[in-house]
Amino acid sequence: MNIEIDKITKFFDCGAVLTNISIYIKSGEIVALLGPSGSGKTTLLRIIAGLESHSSGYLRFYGKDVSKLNARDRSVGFVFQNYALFRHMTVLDNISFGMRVLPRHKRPNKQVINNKVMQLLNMVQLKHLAYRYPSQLSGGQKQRVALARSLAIEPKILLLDEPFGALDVQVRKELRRWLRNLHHELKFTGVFVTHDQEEAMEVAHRVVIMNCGNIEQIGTPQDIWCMPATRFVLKFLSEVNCVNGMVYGSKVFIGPYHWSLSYVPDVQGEIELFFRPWEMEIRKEFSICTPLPVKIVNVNLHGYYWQLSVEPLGWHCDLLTIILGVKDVFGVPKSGMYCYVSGQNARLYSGETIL
Ligand SMILES: Nc1ncnc2c1ncn2[C@@H]1O[C@H](COP(=O)(O)OP(=O)(O)OP(=O)(O)O)[C@@H](O)[C@H]1O
Repeated sequence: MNIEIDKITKFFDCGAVLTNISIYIKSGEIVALLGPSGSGKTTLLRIIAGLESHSSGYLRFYGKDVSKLNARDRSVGFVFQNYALFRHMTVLDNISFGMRVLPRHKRPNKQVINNKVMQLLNMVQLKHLAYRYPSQLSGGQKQRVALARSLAIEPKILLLDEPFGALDVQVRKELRRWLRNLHHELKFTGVFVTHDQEEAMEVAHRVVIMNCGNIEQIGTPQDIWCMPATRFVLKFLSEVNCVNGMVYGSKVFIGPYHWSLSYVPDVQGEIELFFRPWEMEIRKEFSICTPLPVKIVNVNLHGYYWQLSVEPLGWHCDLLTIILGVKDVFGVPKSGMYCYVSGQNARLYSGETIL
């Protein structure tokens, strides 16, 4: 089932929380809504589910306008962060609940319900816990029951709101892989909300980056990571060092230091340069590739990589963070060492425009 979100805007009393949102989600695709708190992810998910109405725009499933359909009639499964299981029901009863409360003419008979529940219990690997109550399960087990319950009604669309948010890192990682495998088997269309970019990148075919009720970028995980469309996306995805500079012709100047680009940017004059910490090079000697003098002020070993804080010498910026593999660096870096860092891999921005 494909989903067409077409110029959707949503106003609450406080004003617009979604502005002109358009996303086309292909049948069988998993899309992650990723963004900071308050960016409108959950509101958009609730609109797709039919739990919230939109103020303007269109929402179509398979080309059919579903704006007026209530949540029950949209063939949508919903999984929340807090499991929302019925505490007084066993795992088995929780999973079968959706089928048992269908209107009589749609309700499968008992045998069909039992078979379906067994199949789902197998799928979520919880057959041995069928007669337990939610309070007797771990967080990861509860979330798998919640997923099985939402899949029991065979939704064409599965919506997940921070489904693994309350779980510890290891369990989250396992469930992500498990969800991808489950999707491989069932091929539902999935939309999930997350704060966690690693989760979005690992689970989703495409990621929608949201900010203040707007879309900053839609793309595959690789697009988003390698070609962040805006400064916001770049900063949201990872720590990044920022340096002010100037561009004249094909030359970039930072204080008294400069290097040449292989092209002449359209915009000239003041620019900002962004460096991801692991994209910076550091050497003991000056070279055209590493022209910026720095002093190492802090060194931390994190297992297989070094994290260095360096202070600019004779040019201006805040402390820079540099991450280097233990094998990439000259001997053991020490506080107080003088070095030179690279300017070659920077992303250049003028305002919001990438040069
Ligand atoms: N029922 C409501 N009434 C008024 N304002 C609301 C309502 N629900 C959400 N909002 C506001 O809409 C904005 C978007 O909220 P939403 O929950 O969609 O963001 P989010 O990106 O999912 O945030 P989080 O990651 O913290 O869950 C917020 O400013 C929020 O305060």
